[in-house]
Amino acid sequence: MDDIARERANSKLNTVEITNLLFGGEFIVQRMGEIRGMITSDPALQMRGYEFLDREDKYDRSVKLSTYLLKTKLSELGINHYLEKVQFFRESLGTVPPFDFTERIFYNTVNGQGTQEQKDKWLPLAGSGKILTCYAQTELGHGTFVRGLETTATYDSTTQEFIIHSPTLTSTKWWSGCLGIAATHGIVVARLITNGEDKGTHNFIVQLRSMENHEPLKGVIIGDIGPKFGFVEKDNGYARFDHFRIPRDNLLMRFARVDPDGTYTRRLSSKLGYGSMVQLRAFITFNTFEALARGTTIAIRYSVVRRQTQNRPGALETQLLDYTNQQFILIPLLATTYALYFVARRIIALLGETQAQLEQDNLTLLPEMHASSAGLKAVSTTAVSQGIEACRIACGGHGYSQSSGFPELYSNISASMTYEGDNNILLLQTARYLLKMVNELSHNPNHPLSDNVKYLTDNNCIHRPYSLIFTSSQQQLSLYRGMVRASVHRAHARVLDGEKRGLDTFDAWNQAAPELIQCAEAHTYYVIAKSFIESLEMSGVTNMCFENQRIMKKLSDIFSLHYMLQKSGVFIESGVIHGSDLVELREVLVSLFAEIRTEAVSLVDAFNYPDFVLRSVLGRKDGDVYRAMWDWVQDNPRNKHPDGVHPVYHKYVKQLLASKL
Ligand SMILES: CCCCCCCCCC/C=C\CCCCC/C=C/C(=O)SCCNC(=O)CCNC(=O)[C@H](O)C(C)(C)COP(=O)(O)OP(=O)(O)OC[C@H]1O[C@@H](n2cnc3c(N)ncnc32)[C@H](O)[C@@H]1OP(=O)(O)O
Ligand SMILES: Cc1cc2nc3c(=O)[nH]c(=O)nc-3n(C[C@H](O)[C@H](O)[C@H](O)COP(=O)(O)OP(=O)(O)OC[C@H]3O[C@@H](n4cnc5c(N)ncnc54)[C@H](O)[C@@H]3O)c2cc1C
Repeated sequence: MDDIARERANSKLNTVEITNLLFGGEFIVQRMGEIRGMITSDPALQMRGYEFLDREDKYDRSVKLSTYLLKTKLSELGINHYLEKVQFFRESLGTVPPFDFTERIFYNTVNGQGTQEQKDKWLPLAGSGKILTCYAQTELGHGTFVRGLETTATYDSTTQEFIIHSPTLTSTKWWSGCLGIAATHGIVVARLITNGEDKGTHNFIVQLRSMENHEPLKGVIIGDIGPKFGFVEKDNGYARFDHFRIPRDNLLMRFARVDPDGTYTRRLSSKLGYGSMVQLRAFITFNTFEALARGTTIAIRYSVVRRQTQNRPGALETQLLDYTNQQFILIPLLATTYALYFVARRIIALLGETQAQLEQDNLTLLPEMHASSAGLKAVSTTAVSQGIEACRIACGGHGYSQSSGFPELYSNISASMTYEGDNNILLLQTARYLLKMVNELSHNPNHPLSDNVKYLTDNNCIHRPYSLIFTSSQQQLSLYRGMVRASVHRAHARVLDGEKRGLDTFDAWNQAAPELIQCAEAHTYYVIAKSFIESLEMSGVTNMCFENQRIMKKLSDIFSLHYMLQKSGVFIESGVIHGSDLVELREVLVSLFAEIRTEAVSLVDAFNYPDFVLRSVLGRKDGDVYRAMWDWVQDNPRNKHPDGVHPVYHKYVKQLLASKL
């Protein structure tokens, strides 16, 4: 039996049960399998040789296939449900789609910010691909500081139009995906000016290109911003507007409207205009689960197939995953993947509740939703970007080849630390919320608190437990509560201290940024650890077999304890553990790793990625990695010159070699 088959044979887990839990049940998993069958049986959708294409050829391929899917394939195969379309698109293209289809930012913005009339008009067009869309908020000069955007939308009551204009170079829209080449329409975020008053940024639907010949409309200058760190083929673009007119009712008017005479009214909060960012941040957390699931699948499968160094005479070389150093890297990442799954479900559920409240004009959950989605987006994208790079390094030299799948996985996920809000900025938003709660409590000790910040008034968690049991979930939560509570108070004290020293509000806040970011990160790790522990009690988990439940608990322990070890300084500084506890903490982790070691392959198998989706020679399900590497390099055009001589020889090298010294 080969190594990977033996791993599976030795596993006691019921992998199918875990897959069903992760993807929403047996029926959905079966349907996912059917869709995968549809993709693999279509010769037009094969990815072979993809890595050797250049930027233009990759873009051509993705547009060609997307058009084919939208026009022919989806209806032919009866794929109508949005999530099925997303799966079909993502897995058949094998790369990020060329149209704003799976991100759906335009669609979600209209859905969240538009009136019923606007939704009726635009959603069917955007949802069917009859118009191609983008979301143009960021400008050359401003991304983070949304209130500083410069593009103007000035209302002209004589024609009942808005005039969209880019008054400066820095007001040029920049970065928007699909804007460079494909989009016919976009959400353009611009300052609304009516009756001479600037009402701040609002969302407008702007047609960018002709529906007849796709030329940019007069008054719109569009282009592609060029190759990037990742998202190689994607047409992230720029746009400038020269007094470009759009109808009045292209302002999304659910929360802010301009009447024909120019009268402006706003409902509820100006922050509702930021709704699409909040929504996407929640979904990005789910996306990080998927990305790390891919990374750990590749690295763990490879680590049981790859043997390196004969450590005992006559014995086989050791499997990489039997090295404790390899376990210290990969097993916490495996635990993190599961942790992110559970917390992503929660934040998406909270999003649903917030949206349902909003339907009743109730904004109670909005601050918590904003703070939690910002923190989770930041923590998850940073953890996963660093985690995927760690997986790549754990695969040695072969991890660096495009054939491993890591370069594309890493370069794309690393962008998520920036898009939808730079991660430091988002953590500062979470910190702002936490400090606001501390201030509220100082005025009113009975101020209502959401479950995730109740630690602020919990006096039971502030000392080290007399008898410390690291594997007790309740103790883990208590240690986290004490640590986060102390971190939040430290950050708060630092801001107050600045103010006492005479600093103005900005300087007092700015000099406290390291503490603020630290407490927001700590709070978010607590939220993730808590959600993992609480999820162990939910029916999806408690219905699983004993062994699955036992291993889920171990993964939850690893997630909580590994962060505790990494950030032991903060836990010690907060007084909830002592430096002398670290020996035991490390020992507990090592023994937990040993337990997960034997189930690691099953735990990544449960993510259910077939080879054609994973696109990694190292992560192959059958473990036949060296054969796959050999086959992959045979597709390299550089190896396809019949005489084995590359044209550069005839162009340059021949003369060099012929020249005398
Ligand atoms: C089922 C469907 C599955 C589909 C799968 C989808 C998977 C998705 C995976 C995607 C994968 C690949 C695709 C890649 C696509 C990339 C697309 C990228 C798009 C973009 O990047 S769009 C541009 C995004 N830009 C930003 O995020 C900018 C960041 N800046 C800001 O958010 C804000 O300006 C700010 C928050 C930093 C500051 O705003 P400001 O107005 O100055 O506010 P403050 O003064 O700081 O605070 C004032 C109060 O307002 C509260 N606040 C702030 N923001 C919000 C908010 N969004 N909501 C609610 N409340 C908010 C803040 O808390 C303050 O409140 P307080 O006064 O303290 O009470
Ligand atoms: C792949 C990709 C796709 C994108 N897609 C889109 C899209 O479709 N539509 C769109 O509109 N935008 C898009 N963007 C833009 C993206 O949203 C912005 O780049 C992002 O919001 C960060 O803004 P910025 O680039 O202005 O960074 P900056 O704000 O210039 O940040 C640079 C650095 O300064 C720090 N900094 C900035 N302000 C502060 C502050 N107030 N306090 C403390 N530190 C600060 C940040 O932490 C960061 O480290 C995309 C970006 C990428 C990379």
